[in-house]
Amino acid sequence: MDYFNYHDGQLLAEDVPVAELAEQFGTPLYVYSRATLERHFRAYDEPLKEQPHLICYAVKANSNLAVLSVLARLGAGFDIVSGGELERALAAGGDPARIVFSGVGKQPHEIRRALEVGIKCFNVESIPELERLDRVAEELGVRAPISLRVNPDVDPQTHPYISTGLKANKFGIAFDQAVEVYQHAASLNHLDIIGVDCHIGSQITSLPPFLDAMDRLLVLIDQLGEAGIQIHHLDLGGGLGVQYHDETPPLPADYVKAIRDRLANRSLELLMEPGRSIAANAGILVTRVEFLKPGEEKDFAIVDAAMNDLIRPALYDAWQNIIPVQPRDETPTRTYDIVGPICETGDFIGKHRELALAPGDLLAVRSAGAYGFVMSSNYNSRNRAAEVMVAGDRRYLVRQRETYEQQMAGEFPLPISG
Ligand SMILES: Cc1ncc(COP(=O)(O)O)c(C=O)c1O
Ligand SMILES: N[C@@H](CCCC[NH3+])C(=O)O
Repeated sequence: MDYFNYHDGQLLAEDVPVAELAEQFGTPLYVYSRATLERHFRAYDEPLKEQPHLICYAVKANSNLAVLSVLARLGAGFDIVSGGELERALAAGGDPARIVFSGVGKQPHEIRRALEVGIKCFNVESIPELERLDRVAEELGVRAPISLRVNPDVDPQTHPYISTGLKANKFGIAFDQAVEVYQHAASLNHLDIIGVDCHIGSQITSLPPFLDAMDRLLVLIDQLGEAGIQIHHLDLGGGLGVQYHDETPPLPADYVKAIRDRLANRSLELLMEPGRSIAANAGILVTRVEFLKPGEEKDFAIVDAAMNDLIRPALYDAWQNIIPVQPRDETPTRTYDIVGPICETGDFIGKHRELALAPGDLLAVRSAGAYGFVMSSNYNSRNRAAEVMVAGDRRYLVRQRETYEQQMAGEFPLPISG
């Protein structure tokens, strides 16, 4: 459930008319709902009251500082994958002791900074990474808390580009080698083994892959115990899907309940790293129709948002709902491809959409709060969109629209004469 609903013939973000936001801040514009973010975080957090746990929101899904600060205030931890995400989590008031660091290519400077601020855990993905971590910790005279990201080899039945837990993927350590790699980690002098971690993919719409992965990791935790390696936390990663179209993903509460039941007789802290299921439906992308262009085979609505603002349709052929901000009663509907101004045939936001449109109309692309702005670029030298957060009847500009000067800052023209 989210807080973008129609009232008196127009779309509201919580209590604020989206058309007013577009007027005030211009388009394309990302709009986030604070109440939706809070609701989604609590959907994970509250059913776990009796279970030691930490919900580490995956910063990659939406790293806007205001979004992070809303979650930090609720007690969220953060799952980061770069030094940049670490600085953002800290700047937003995140507690370093609640940060876990994932990713296959952590650089020495990123590891150093994470050790200096004292993060909770490094989710390690390879033997060379273990050794790099041990070296950097030694240089700093500290010990690095680690878990190994184990690849449970379950098929999450999602888009191949966002499936991560299969043998064929670049992520994690093979299940069959996990005990051996843990033993190697235990032999290094500057590491503290504290957890086991996995993340099997994203936009997963059924529970069995998650629970199969969890069962495999529980077996591993027992094997490690027998080998004298005590594990204090189990990190199940993120990956729960959302409804973009006609998917029926499980609710976080049902997922969490199934996990809780499996942990009943164990003294393990549970960590989770949800991103999409917290942020996706807490955001929309608002765009204006520039022109309607009848084609020979189909009609196009050319809008002011493009693949540089929202790349998911072009990259994954992803379907996101596109709805009018002020629906028209009298105009007949037609079938449109909703396309941007970028010089690529792949620059579409949606295809074959039945809509009643006129030039100047506003459209809202739903479920754009995750993997939206964060994946935007300056392609075609377009400025990145502004971002606004709504809370009840209040609105906050949380990131200004980029300017051309900002785009060019840090570049220098090359003197080529002579
Ligand atoms: C290690 C890790 N944790 C968490 C996430 C968040 O996933 P999602 O947004 O699907 O919940 C990802 C992205 O897939 C990830 O790679
Ligand atoms: N960016 C992807 C998901 C990748 C998840 C990150 N590991 C998406 O938009 O669906």
